[in-house]
Amino acid sequence: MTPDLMEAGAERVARHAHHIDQALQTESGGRAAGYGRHATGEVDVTHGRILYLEDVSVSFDGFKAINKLSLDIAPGELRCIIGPNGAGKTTMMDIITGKTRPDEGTVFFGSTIDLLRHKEAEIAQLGIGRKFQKPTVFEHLTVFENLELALKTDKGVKASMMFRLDSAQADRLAEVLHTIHLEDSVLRLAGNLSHGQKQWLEIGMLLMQDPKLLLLDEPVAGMTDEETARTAELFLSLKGKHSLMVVEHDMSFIRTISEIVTVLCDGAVLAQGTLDEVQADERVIEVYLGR
Ligand SMILES: Nc1ncnc2c1ncn2[C@@H]1O[C@H](COP(=O)(O)OP(=O)(O)OP(=O)(O)O)[C@@H](O)[C@H]1O
Repeated sequence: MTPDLMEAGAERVARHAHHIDQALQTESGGRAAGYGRHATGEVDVTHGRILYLEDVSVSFDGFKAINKLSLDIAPGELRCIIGPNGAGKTTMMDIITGKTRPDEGTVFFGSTIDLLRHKEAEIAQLGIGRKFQKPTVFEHLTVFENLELALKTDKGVKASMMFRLDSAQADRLAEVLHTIHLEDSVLRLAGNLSHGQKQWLEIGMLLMQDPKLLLLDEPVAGMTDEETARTAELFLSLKGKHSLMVVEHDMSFIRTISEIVTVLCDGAVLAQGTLDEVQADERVIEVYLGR
């Protein structure tokens, strides 16, 4: 993106500062709490794990949604999670992000950060970004404004109007725009984007904070085949720089992006391996693939 475009975008942001303020206060549904925060410090991955769960359990009204779940993810890994409805995939992400507290077990980010000691907002700040299935971009703001918003703290109108990207932030924004393939749409309103573009924009908003671990829940649901293919490219480009945990039901998408696939069932790991390995597993066929 050229400096002119960057400036044009910044001016637009200032003009619409009240929209941003409203968005932060009324539309985010608490979502803004996850933005305006930047991963601080390094995560200790000397033991080769960015995420580590051991014997995690949680019950809802006596029903064990997660049942002695253990799994770990390597730094830079792109891990795919599959499993039948009700397997506990969303609940697992809720536990990692601090939305749900497990009854027992261990959840570590790197070797030293005990996630169970942190609140949801702190976990976002530590560098774990989460993308829910439905895109929740700010529709009446431009692509630029949405990305810029991801850098803001929960400031008032005046502070938003005064906000200017510094050069490092401007570089980051340009890099993210390139990564999510929305360079040509920088001044378009998010509400006018396609479903796939909205999903990429939301991923871009997470990337503005340079998360170490990204949790992505059914990212290609509702996408066209072309959008799905571009999303696969996007995830493959993020792998290595970030660690990714992707929950998805779309097997052809999983085939394109996956290395190790973890199959969850009844709140625990049923099988793990390459997609070919888990697809050949009789237990997996019975509970999931053979449906
Ligand atoms: N807050 C809650 N209260 C009661 N039961 C819950 C709660 N959250 C999840 N559950 C139950 O826990 C089980 C696991 O749900 P979860 O949403 O984690 O599964 P999932 O694998 O994400 O399923 P899907 O593929 O349908 O999204 C389900 O039986 C669900 O009904």
